[in-house]
Amino acid sequence: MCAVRGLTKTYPAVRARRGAPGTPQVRATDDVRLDIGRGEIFGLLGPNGAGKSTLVRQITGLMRPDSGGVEILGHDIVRHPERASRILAFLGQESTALDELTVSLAAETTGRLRGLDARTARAERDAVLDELGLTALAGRPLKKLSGGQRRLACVASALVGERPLLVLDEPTTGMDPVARRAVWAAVDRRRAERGTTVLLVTHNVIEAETVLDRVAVLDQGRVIACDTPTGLKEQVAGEVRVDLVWRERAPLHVPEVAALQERAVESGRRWTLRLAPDEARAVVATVTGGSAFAALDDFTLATPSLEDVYLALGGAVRQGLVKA
Ligand SMILES: Nc1ncnc2c1ncn2[C@@H]1O[C@H](COP(=O)(O)OP(=O)(O)OP(=O)(O)O)[C@@H](O)[C@H]1O
Repeated sequence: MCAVRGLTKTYPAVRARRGAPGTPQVRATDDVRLDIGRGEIFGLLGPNGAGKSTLVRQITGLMRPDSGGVEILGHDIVRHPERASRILAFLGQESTALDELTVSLAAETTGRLRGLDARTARAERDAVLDELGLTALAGRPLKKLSGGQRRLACVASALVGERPLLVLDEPTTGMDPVARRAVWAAVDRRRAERGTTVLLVTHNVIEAETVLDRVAVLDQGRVIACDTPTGLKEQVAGEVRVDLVWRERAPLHVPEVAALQERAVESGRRWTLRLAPDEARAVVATVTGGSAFAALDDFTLATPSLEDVYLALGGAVRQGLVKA
């Protein structure tokens, strides 16, 4: 369905001018290879600046790569970027082009631009607004909506006028749980009923874990892992995640606690540790007995989530354990 071959893009350095600092050159995507199958919900996951948006802009024909190729349904998108709009619907991070329109007109206009006749565009508009719970807001201009509502209206527009590939860059940013569910249900329905393929950029690993068939983890422009969420989790299988929440601060006077500090990821009063099961048992015994217990507010033990994999891979890259 979509084959990405060796996509590479370097943003050139900008020389410092009077008053404005220069920027070094950045290799935003570095020899990226992906194969996305028809009907797959495929995720791109990675930290800020990993190169996700640059990659989707190249895949959607909006940016020319320095080298490499993109083939979607047999079309060479690097050579013929104008063909992309007929094969795919792209929801970018910005909505400025639609901001002046009402929710209803934004959806209808997108349908018309995608070649629907007026009647079909109106029918699809009504169906999508209803599906996403936007009917009550249909007459409001996008610029007068809340951030989450505006994002939902942009998703609605992206869904009008069927395309075999949907490319969604952080579609649920700012949305409440009801809106998020409506989006995922709509995406899933298109895949189930029409075999739509979805390429999804996200930061939200928990969400990713529930909706994605496969995920590529990007770091510094490179794909450092690509597998099903379950497959990725097997990379940290055999480990247990231990979360310790201290009442005020960690009781570092307890030697066993002090010894744990360097392995813990600290976030406020919370320590998160990934440990072998017998180590985890020993930690629980330490913190639930003796003087450490008085300092403990809460603790949880859990099997690894995709978030743990993500953190483990990110950490490995920084320590040079995975070739970045
Ligand atoms: N127009 C540009 N000129 C120069 N450098 C850029 C430009 N756009 C992005 N970059 C740099 O390229 C790298 C990749 O950026 P990109 O926006 O693709 O990352 P991202 O993974 O989408 O990040 P985020 O999750 O924050 O949206 C970053 O280091 C960024 O600073």
